[in-house]
Amino acid sequence: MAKSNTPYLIVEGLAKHYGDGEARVQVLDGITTTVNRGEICVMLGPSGSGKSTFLNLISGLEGADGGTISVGGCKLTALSSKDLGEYRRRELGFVFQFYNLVPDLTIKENIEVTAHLSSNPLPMEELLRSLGLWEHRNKFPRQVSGGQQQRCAIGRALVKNPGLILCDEPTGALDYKTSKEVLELMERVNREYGCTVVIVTHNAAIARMADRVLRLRDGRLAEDEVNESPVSASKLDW
Ligand SMILES: Nc1ncnc2c1ncn2[C@@H]1O[C@H](COP(=O)(O)OP(=O)(O)OP(=O)(O)O)[C@@H](O)[C@H]1O
Repeated sequence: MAKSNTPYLIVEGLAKHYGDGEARVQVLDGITTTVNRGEICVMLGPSGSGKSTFLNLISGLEGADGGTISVGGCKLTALSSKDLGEYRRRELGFVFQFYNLVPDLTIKENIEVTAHLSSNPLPMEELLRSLGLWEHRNKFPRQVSGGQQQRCAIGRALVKNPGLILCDEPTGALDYKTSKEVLELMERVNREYGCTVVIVTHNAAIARMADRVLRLRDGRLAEDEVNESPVSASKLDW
């Protein structure tokens, strides 16, 4: 496994609300946790519990009300918006539920778009082969399956060679078999490229493959556990 004992993502006292007065919702209420470099961390929580908000704060897309976030020694709250943009370009890859590919670009071109953002992108042919997309590289997203589109989205996140990959319900739009294939790919990517992976999901079964499991409830972490014996993604069942 790629995991280490070096703290990489350090979150302390993180708080976030939306709305005011009657409409005020305290989404995150003092989240404190540490994810080590190279770990797969799965965050569980019911719909509306704040999982996407947590990812938005880690990615610096939204500001917190209070608390601190440090990623790879870089303290986000101390960064200017220009430096936050640079942090996202250099350090982060995103994988979403609905792929968000550019329809007019081929599979290869969709990945190349983010490769250009990096000073040390992964070699394109090796990456496409590793993703099982080499034969499909010149097709457009509408010409490939949902699983292949999600593999392309993972490639787009990965090609920059980022330290951190944030996944928001990455299997939410996929059937059982394809979901497992995508999770196996995430596991392999984590092992081969050493990136830290944070996956937020409703699906508790996915937590079994994690090195660390976080469970959000009422704005707080109801669970923050190290999983001593993660199960291979191929063995997950739900
Ligand atoms: N920009 C916003 N303005 C106001 N309220 C928001 C905003 N974004 C999120 N919320 C509210 O914050 C709460 C948490 O939303 P969030 O999307 O983080 O939850 P989630 O756990 O990711 O949910 P799901 O699993 O359904 O995606 C919800 O009550 C949501 O309505």
